[in-house]
Parts: sequence; structure tokens; C-alpha cells
Amino acid sequence: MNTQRILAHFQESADLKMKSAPALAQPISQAIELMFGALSNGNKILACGNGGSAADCQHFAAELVGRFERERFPLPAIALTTDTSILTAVGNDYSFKEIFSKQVQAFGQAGDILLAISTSGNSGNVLAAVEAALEREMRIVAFTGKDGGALGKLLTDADVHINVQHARTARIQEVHLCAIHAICDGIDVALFGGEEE
Ligand SMILES: O=C(CO)[C@@H](O)[C@H](O)[C@H](O)[C@H](O)COP(=O)(O)O
Ligand SMILES: [Zn+2]
Repeated sequence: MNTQRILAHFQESADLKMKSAPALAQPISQAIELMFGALSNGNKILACGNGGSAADCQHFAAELVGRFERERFPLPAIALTTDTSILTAVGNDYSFKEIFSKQVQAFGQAGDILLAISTSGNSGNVLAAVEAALEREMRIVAFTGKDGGALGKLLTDADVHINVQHARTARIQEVHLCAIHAICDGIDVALFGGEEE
């Protein structure tokens, strides 16, 4: 295969990251403050998304429960994408739309955070989870792409919206992962202090 096509993936990904950074720095900083505040109060973070975004939820939870770059105590974050018995039972007995919202109703408490990831902003199960979380007085950190979709419109001023304005799902996800790592780093800096860069 012509390597030009492969090089173009790297170029587009790098370009979008650089183009997105100025607009995303502020909401990422707000997400760090919101999450650090919740964790400091004894609250937890739940995370939901589909496909590659489900993997991002698990990636994020692993870095909070395990560690990111610094040795520290475990922080409470749960990916709602992993328990196949819950996912299949709720999907089978109720609907696929409810696979995350039922878990938010089961585990979510006021003051907890829902990390909701959808590149289209239109996945029904993520929207239902956000609605359930808002009903429980949780706050939302939403990662979206494109125009933010219906998810962007559900958010309140108390929530955080990290929107990557691009049409291509893969590219949006690559920026989401960079933002997730920036949040993990920011939480560690909030806990332990760090070099201001
Ligand atoms: O990873 C990818 C594409 O890169 C896919 O698995 C993708 O995540 C799936 O098509 C998702 O169902 C898309 O959902 P969403 O991001 O629009 O909420
Ligand atoms: Zn993918």
C-alpha cells in the first residue's frame, strides 16, 4: 500500500490536535476542577460510551483506579461498559438504550460525575445515561465531536462540554484520548502539586 495514505492519518491527527488545543484547554481545565472536587468530597466518576469510546471509558477508569504517571492511592472511577451480564440482561430485557442509564440509577449519587463520551453526541444510551445522571444531581463531563449533537443540548451550565469540531469519528476519538490523559495528569497535579508548564 502507498504509505502516503498512512502518513496522511498521522498528519490529520496531529493537525487536529494542534487546532483543537486552544479551544479545549479551558473546558479540560474545568473538567479537572470538577472531577478533583468530586473525588475530594468522596464522590466517584462513572463513565459510558460505545465502541472506541467504551474503550476510552475503561482506559480512564484504569488510570484512576490504578495509576496514571504518579504512584498514588486508588481513585474511584467505574466504566459502565464492562459487566457483560448487566449489559446483556438490560439490553435483552429492557432496551439497548437503557444499558448505561440503569447503571447510573443503581450506582450514581448526587455529587458524582458522569463522563459521557459520544463522537456524534447522538447515541441513545449515552443520552439516557446523561438524563438519568442529571435527575440524580450528578454533574456531566461530556466528550463529543461534530456539532455536539443532542448531548451538547442536554448539558447545563454546571456541566463541562469538551467538543472536538471535526467530522471524522476516528480523529475525534484521538483528540478525546489526548484530553483524557490531560485530565488524568491534571488530577495528579491537583493532588500532589506539580511543575506549572
Ligand atoms: O471506534 C470506532 C470508530 O473509530 C467505533 O467503534 C465507534 O466508537 C462506534 O461506531 C460507536 O458506536 C460510535 O458511537 P458515538 O461515538 O457516535 O456515540
Ligand atoms: Zn476506532
